[in-house]
This record gives sequence, C-alpha cells and structure tokens, in this order.
Amino acid sequence: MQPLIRSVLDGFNVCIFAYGQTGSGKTYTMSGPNVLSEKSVGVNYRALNDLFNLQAQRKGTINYEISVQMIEIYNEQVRDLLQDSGNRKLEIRNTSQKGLAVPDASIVPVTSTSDVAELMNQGQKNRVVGSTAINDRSSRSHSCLTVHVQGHDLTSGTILRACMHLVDLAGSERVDKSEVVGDRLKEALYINKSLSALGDVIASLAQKNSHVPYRNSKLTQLLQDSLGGQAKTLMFVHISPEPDVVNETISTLKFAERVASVELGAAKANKEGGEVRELKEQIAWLKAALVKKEGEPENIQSTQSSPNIYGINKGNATPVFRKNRQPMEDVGNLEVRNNATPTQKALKFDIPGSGILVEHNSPNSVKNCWVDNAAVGDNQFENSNSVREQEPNLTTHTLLPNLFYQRYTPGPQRGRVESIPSQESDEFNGVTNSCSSDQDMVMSSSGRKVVGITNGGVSNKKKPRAKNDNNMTTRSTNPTCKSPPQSQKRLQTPVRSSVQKTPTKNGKQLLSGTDGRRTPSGKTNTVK
Ligand SMILES: Nc1ncnc2c1ncn2[C@@H]1O[C@H](COP(=O)(O)OP(=O)(O)OP(=O)(O)O)[C@@H](O)[C@H]1O
Repeated sequence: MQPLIRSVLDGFNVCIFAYGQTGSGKTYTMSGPNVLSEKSVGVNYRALNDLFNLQAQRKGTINYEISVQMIEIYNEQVRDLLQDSGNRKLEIRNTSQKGLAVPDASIVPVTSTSDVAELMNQGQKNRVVGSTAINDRSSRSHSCLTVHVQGHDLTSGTILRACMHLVDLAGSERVDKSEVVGDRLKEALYINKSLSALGDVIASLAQKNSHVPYRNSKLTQLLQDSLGGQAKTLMFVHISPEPDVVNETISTLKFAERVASVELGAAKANKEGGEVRELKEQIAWLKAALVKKEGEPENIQSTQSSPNIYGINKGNATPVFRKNRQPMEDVGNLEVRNNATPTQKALKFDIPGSGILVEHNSPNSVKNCWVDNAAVGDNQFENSNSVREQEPNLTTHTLLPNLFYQRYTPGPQRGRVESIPSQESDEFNGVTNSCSSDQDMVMSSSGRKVVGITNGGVSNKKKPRAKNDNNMTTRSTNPTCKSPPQSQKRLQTPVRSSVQKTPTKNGKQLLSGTDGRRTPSGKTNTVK
C-alpha cells in the first residue's frame, strides 16, 4: 500500500476500497477491530499514518496541505458524516467549481494521523448501521473518507493536487438469507442496486465501451475518477469461509476477476507549473470581469448585438500579464454567447494550440465537455431521465445478488439512458480538479487553497467548516501541465478471507470513545 500513498503525495489520485458480501469483513479491513492495537489498525489508519510520515520526510522540499471529508451514501442519498446534526442531502458534482466531488460536505484541515483518526471515529459513529441475521452491526451505507492533498514544490514552484478515497462499501446481501424486512429491506435493495451499477461500470470499462454508465448510482458517480479516470485504484475483495455462502463467494471472485482485467492506461499526476497557473488565473480574471460587465444594464443590451462589446479581443480588458506572455488578442477567439441562459452565461475560450480551455454551448459540445469520459449521443442527452430518485424495484432486486454478478460475463452492452442532473448545467463553466472527472474540460480560479494548514505532525484539529469557503485548484488539460505517463494503471484486487461469520460487530472504537453508531432513524446505537 505504501507505493500508493507515495503516489498521492506525488499528485496521483488514489482509491482504496473494500468489496464483498455482507459480514465478510470489509469494515474490519478498513477500520480495524473494535479495540485497536498498533498491529490491528485498519487500512484507513495505516494509509494516513504513511501519508503523514512521508509528508514529514519531504518537509523543506514540498509543503503539503491536507484536509479530509467523510461522507456516506445511504439509500442513494449522500450525507456528511462529519456533521453531527442534520441529515442534509448533498450532491455529487463531478465538475464542481470548487474542485470537490461533494463540495457541500464538511472539509477539515488535518495535520496528523490522530486528527484523522478522531474524525474517522466521529464519522463511524454517524454512519448508518443496522442488525441483520448475518451481521448484527451491518453497515447499511457506503462510506468514503476522502483525503485531499495539495503540495507546493518549494524548488520548482509546481503545485500538485491529489485526493485519496478510502471506501468501505456496504455489503451485497441475499435478502432471503439476511431476513431483512421494512427499512432494512429497503436499504438492502438500494445497496444491491448501487453495487449492481458498480458491476455495470466495471463491465463497461473491461469491454472498453465508449459509454460508461457512471451516472446510474451515486456510488459510481463518486468513484468515477477512481474507476475510469487517471487514478490508481486498489480493491480489497472479501469472501466468507462459510460453506453455505459458496455461491456468493464464487460471484465475488468473478467480480474480482473482472475488476482485475480492467486496464485504463497510465495514471496521470495532477501537477501544474507556474505558467499554467498564471494562464488559469488570467482566464478566471477575464471571466470575472465579463460576469461583472454582463451585470451592467447597458452591456446586457449590447451583448445581443455584438460579441465584442467588452473589447477583450482588443486587449483592453486583460489583466496584468507577464511581459513574455502572449496577449489575449493574439490568443483570440474570446466570444460571448447571445443565447446564454442565466446558468450558462460564460465565455467560450478557445485557445488554439494551448489546450487550456474549450467550452461550447451546443449539444455536441456538451457531449465533449462533461460526460464521464464517454461519448453520449444527442438523443441520450435530450431524452435523459434521472434514475437517481427512483426507488428500487422490490420484485426485481430481491434476486439481485445472483443476477447482477451474472451480468459481468462478456456480452452485448445493454442500452441505457444516462441521467443528466439539472444542476450540471451550471457546471459547464466549472473547474475540474484532481478529484473531479471531466478531464476534457478545464477551468480555473485564482488563489484556490485549502485553508491554511501547517505541516509538522502536531495535532491541531480544526472544527468542520462549511465547504463554501474552501477552494481547491484545478487541473488543466494543457499538455504542458501533464506529466509523462507513469505506471500502467490496473485495478489491484487482493482477496482477503474473513473469519467465520460472527455477528459480533459491537462497539467499534477507532481510537477514542466507544459510542455506538447512528441508526437510520438518527438514534445512536449503544455499545454492547
Ligand atoms: N479478519 C478478521 N478477524 C477477526 N474478526 C473479523 C475479521 N474480519 C471480520 N471480522 C468480524 O466479522 C464481523 C463482520 O465483519 P464486518 O462488519 O467488518 O463485515 P462487513 O463486510 O463490513 O459487513 P457489512 O457489509 O454487513 O457491513 C465483525 O464482528 C468483525 O469483527
């Protein structure tokens, strides 16, 4: 795992996740047992420990700012695990201007492993768990701890950004075996449905389909970058030694085989030099100037008659450029749409040869701009229906665990219409960052930073804060800021066999505190 952690600090996105049927030991792997010792700590803790150790080793060369978010996906709703009160539904925005997949979730600056362990402990308590016949503290949600890293190379001035998802998936379950009813049944159906969507995505990637159905579930939307982007991904596969679950075990192993066959090419680091950063800042400056101008009544009138009203093409609206910088009039092709809707008002920047930013407003360009690294036809765009809010079909999904594993065998891809959430429209001019997905689309904002964090390993936990004031910078598709291909990306799938089915997942304690975790109703389970 250490090479992966090193990769995070080198600017690569990393995802480590645990997969397997319910009760097979995923939470145990990721978080460790109820009572932790130095040897028994889980993957999350080890990963963070390695991260901070490496950070300390690089002190003086690279300054890192590290912050974390922790969310869960429960019944297709994204919830903030670092907020003790309120179950506000959050949105996943793959093209968020703030550069975060879940921009409204709390983001907490951290400076040591104990900071993160404390937050993980808090998050675990807030996570939805419930008792089933298979696991008396079964995770009823997918949880994701995301570590955001921003590094400033003191020698070269390069800025690098990366994020690491540490995901504990909810377990697939045969609802006849887990004997769940009511809310537990509903949860199980949502879990199976999202794992089925994960299977579809993996199958699509393995077959190298041009369209990958990331948007069929919140889980695949969240993991989009890690599964099909430029990240490095490690999956732990869990199987139970129980003879009566041999079918599930075989299905799980087939899934692992399928995942291991996915090859996505070289992972890419998210680094940008000073030149690219300055260009991005200029673009941001120009956009801000344009928005301001558009707000002025006389210019709104003029916009409809002339796209050049701001005189930007003539160079009189440019920010201070360096003397060796090509002025914007030479770069050209700055125009204002006459038919822009309030949410789509934006410049089209087309900087020939630079590859810095291309934004268009036609259906075709939508296709090019935001979709899942995959082509989506115009018909799909126009006819798209949101599937997110649909309740799972109880009849169909009762049989899901077997069915969805069977889907992974090679075969013709089923037709599928992707949903295009309406909020995405205002993201067309958004920023893509290391954790976001639209690699073909780049935006920028100057001075984006996670709030000040100092290095040094001294525990200095800050209160969770609203994400609105957080800024993460972006990644450019400009060839100049891309690193040369690194290691070939291939999903790694160690198989970990759990101990015998033991419904005794009591009183999980991460580092401190032994409180129970929140139930779906919001109550806290008492530790047994
Ligand atoms: N390697 C292990 N050593 C000892 N106990 C283990 C191990 N793996 C799992 N267990 C125990 O098995 C039980 C189930 O494990 P766990 O809750 O991690 O499963 P899970 O896959 O996360 O289940 P679910 O999907 O229902 O949340 C727990 O009591 C846990 O302590």
